[in-house]
Amino acid sequence: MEVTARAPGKIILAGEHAVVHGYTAVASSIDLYTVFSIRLRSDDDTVKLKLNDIGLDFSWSVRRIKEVLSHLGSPFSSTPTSCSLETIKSLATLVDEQSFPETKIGLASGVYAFLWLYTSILGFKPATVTVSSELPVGAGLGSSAAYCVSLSAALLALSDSVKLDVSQKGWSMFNESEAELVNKWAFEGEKIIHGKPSGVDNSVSTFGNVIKFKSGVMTRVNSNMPLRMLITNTKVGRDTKALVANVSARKSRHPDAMCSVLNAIEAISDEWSTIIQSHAVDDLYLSANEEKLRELMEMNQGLLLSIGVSHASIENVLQTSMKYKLASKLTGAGGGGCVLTLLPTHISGEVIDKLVEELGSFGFQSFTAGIGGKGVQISFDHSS
Ligand SMILES: Nc1ncnc2c1ncn2[C@@H]1O[C@H](COP(=O)(O)OP(=O)(O)OP(=O)(O)O)[C@@H](O)[C@H]1O
Ligand SMILES: C[C@@](O)(CCO)CC(=O)[O-]
Ligand SMILES: [Mg+2]
Repeated sequence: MEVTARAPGKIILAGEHAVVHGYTAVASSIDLYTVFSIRLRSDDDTVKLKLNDIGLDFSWSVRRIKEVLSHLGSPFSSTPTSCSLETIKSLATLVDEQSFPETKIGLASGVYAFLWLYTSILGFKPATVTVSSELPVGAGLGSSAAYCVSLSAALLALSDSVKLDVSQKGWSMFNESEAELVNKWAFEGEKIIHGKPSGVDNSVSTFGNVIKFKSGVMTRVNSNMPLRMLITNTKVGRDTKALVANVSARKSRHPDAMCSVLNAIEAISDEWSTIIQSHAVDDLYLSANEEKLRELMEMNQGLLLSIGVSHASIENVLQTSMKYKLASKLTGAGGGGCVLTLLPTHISGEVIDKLVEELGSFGFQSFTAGIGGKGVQISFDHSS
């Protein structure tokens, strides 16, 4: 039997970075998924990992994994547990032995997260594991969270911690307490990749839809507004862990100024959630709300620039969309990656096409995605 789990990426509508420091963010899932498939093996004693998006394959014998992790006693745990620094060093040994290419070393933390979640949830069972994603990796659309959520979901589905009806056909959902467990394990994986994640990305990937998130607490937001965003990938590589660490360093250098900026960002997130929950009584009301969101995005972007997470490529997208009287802001950690441009309901397809073409002339790639769909899902295939 093969178990497959898929988890969506996300956009942060308001409040990235501020949320790491206990201020509110508003985020939504998007209909682009990361998919993990796991097939337990009985023919040999290896754990094989195929990372299709980054073109890397790994194979460890269960004996070797046991040997390297032996100082932990048994890593199995029915409750989500953090990976210690000492264990990360041991996991790095397992990865180094497979001669990880120097040019892709930034991606190694995802493999550590894999090994930690795998051995913690499933123990030392041989299997073939494959991951592929519709999300750009490391571009602000929550690829790390979708990776950790879909992996945790597939592993838990094979473990004794969760009792699912394996005879179900097609995609099915976890119940609330199972989804909570998936989310907690995924957060442990995110910690290995991000250093200090707020938990917003794994929560929105697990539960889907639109959420508000503050100090580790998620609130569901009932969005009543048709939201359309153009997502532009600047293709400038960046690393969430480094950007989050830079913001924290700036906060410790300028605590009062940073506190004011983060408070302002929180006010923007709160207003975002109020606006999208309100029911538009007519077109006039809808355009007035869209205009408010446009201004909130402009302000949020200005504040993100002030905390040091914008980038020349992001500013380029802002200037270009401004020519079409459209507002944009970075989404996720910034420093490159993806930028959101709000597409109001009245805008014509022709204008969008022209904007996309102009953005394309800089080497950027723009696309739209469905906003606010389901969270993590699981499916079982008995044919293999
Ligand atoms: N499909 C994938 N295959 C392998 N590794 C992945 C995949 N998706 C994510 N990762 C891991 O996640 C890391 C990227 O995470 P990072 O948090 O920097 O970016 P992001 O999650 O895309 O953006 P943000 O956190 O701003 O939303 C990669 O370096 C890799 O370790
Ligand atoms: C930059 C950040 O706020 C969002 C990344 O999508 C980090 C986090 O919340 O963990
Ligand atoms: Mg991430």
